[in-house]
Amino acid sequence: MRRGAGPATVITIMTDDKLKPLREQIDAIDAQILDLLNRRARIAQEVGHVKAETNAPVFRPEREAQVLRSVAERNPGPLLAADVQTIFREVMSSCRALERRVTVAFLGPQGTFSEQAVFQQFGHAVEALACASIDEVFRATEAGSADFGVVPMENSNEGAVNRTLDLLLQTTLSISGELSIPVHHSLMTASGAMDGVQRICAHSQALAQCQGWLNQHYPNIDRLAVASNGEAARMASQDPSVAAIAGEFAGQRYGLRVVQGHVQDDPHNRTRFAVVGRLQPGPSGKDQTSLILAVPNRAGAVHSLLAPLAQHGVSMTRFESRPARLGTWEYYFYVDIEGHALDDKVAPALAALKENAAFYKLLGSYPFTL
Ligand SMILES: O=C(O)C(=O)C[C@]1(C(=O)O)C=C[C@@H](O)C=C1
Repeated sequence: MRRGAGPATVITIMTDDKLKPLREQIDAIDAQILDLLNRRARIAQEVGHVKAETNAPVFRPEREAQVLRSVAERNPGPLLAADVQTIFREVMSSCRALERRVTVAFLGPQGTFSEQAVFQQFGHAVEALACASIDEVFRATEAGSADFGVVPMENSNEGAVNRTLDLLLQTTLSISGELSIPVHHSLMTASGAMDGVQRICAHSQALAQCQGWLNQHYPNIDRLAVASNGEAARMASQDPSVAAIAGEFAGQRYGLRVVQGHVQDDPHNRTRFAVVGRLQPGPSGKDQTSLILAVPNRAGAVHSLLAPLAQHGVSMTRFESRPARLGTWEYYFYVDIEGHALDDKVAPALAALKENAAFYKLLGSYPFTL
């Protein structure tokens, strides 16, 4: 035994002796993984040269979806399929960045769930561009300052994000992807305690989602709605009288400590995001198509509008209405259907919808990932 070594050190030394051969095996495998990763990366560089010759898009969501589905299906374990997908998403992100690093605009500041959605969809090897509003995300992407934009569409508690729906109606961009992330809120401060806290800050939606918990635990502390949860976290990092409600991702960004995790009233709270861009992905084998429709204001019009879907055996997965406000029609309908616009069943169904509708806008077809 080494002089001065306590029992814990002795255990570590004994364990290390047993671990040595196992760690040598891990080292040997890591060397192989590293070699394979770089072989993969060199091929991605070749793909990049081919794409550059024809000015083809670097990001191919349909191909990435196929790779992720395939590794999950072929995964023999013990690694979890979802964890294997996370690893491969980052591998593809890094390979893609060797071709070109894509810029993705999102509703900032850093640390919001929108930023988390960017990394979930594109991996971390991207340029994430924080924008001040949803309008700004669309503008930056339309103007070409960003290749893609990630915008919130709907929260499972609070419903549709109306500004996004309205901008989808006007934009020249397409939807090229969709994803959903769990929204878990934490109460956080710089110190990890609530002493001296006079205000609890968060985005109004987050305050609403935690209302029951706050009423029960901190009924006497003022609540202040701010531009985003990320902004609340930034404020809390600089002011000990402020506590923030935000995701832990935001807390980590601003060095906050968790006073209490999972303070949202609904444990299943989720937000769905759309990826918008100029790209129109090809079929991936399992896709979804989004469109906006309107019908003349007469009885039975909606029913007959949607009849072609049933006739062609196409399932509708979402149906949302928005008042048209200025137009001649009463409502715009935001409809999602299963399949790609180029699929054999879907193409004739869309043609018939277009024929019947007073207004028709195809927002895009993209891989189904939810
Ligand atoms: O297959 C391609 O088109 C590639 O560029 C390769 C690759 C990958 O790493 O697998 C990278 C980026 C694309 O979005 C899709 C896949």
